[in-house]
Amino acid sequence: MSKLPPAPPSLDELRKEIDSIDAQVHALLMQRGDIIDRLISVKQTQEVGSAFRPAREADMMRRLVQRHRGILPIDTVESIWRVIISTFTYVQAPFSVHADLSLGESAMRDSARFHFGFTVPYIAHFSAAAAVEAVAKSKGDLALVSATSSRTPWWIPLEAQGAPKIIARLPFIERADHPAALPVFVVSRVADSAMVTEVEMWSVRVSGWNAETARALSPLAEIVAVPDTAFDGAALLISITRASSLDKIKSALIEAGASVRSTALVGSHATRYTVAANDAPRS
Ligand SMILES: O=C(O)C(=O)C[C@]1(C(=O)O)C=C[C@@H](O)C=C1
Repeated sequence: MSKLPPAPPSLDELRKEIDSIDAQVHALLMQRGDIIDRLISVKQTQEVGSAFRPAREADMMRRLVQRHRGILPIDTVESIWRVIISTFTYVQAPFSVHADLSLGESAMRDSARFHFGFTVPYIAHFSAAAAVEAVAKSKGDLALVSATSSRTPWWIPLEAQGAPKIIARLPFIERADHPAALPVFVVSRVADSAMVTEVEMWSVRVSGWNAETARALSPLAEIVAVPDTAFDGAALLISITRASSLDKIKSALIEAGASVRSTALVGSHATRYTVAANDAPRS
């Protein structure tokens, strides 16, 4: 005698399952909050002012993407975790995000809200220098500044000892259809032990900067250049990955006819991590 196939679950039953999962997710988030409460005393955030740990966050975001499966879009998973982590950072030590809007408002605002949520206060500035200056005066605030172009060499104040530094590049997970794709540097003052040093950020001042020197350097490193008419030169912000080195960059500059007037380390961030537009990790 053949058995009838089991009846599909009713809408009511499925909703009960969803309610049970929602209650578990909520309970787990509250439990996460209790752990953060205990973590505060272990971490001694007060000394440096900021609870933000870029190395830890870059690693968490990569693992999140690698383990993700199913129909929930990666954008949603990433933005949920950004809000969870940022809000728990804020709960440990309140901070504000200072955004430079000089190159356009909406993409920068999207990046700030996507990566730091709505609980963290958002403060608009009309120059990168003003955003960085606000961070320098604060204890643990962050500045968001374009990572690909600039009208002014806002990174020069970061050369000083004790000044804030570039600590991250956003988005942590890059992909063609990222909803907050604007390339952004995060500037803040964090404990040395919290920094990721995979990509070093160097401030390099040169004389003899022209289209030819720019071309000679472009295959070696990512550069933001601001011409400096007084010296027929430029202030450069150079990203140096493990595959290259400051010495290689300096040699290339000299070979192309420029001279290096000064160099200073102004921060570092995690290696850029790219996945295919539709979810699958690529590395
Ligand atoms: O691991 C830490 O140090 C934390 O403070 C926890 C946490 C998180 O919520 O997971 C929050 C802030 C840090 O930037 C990294 C991670």
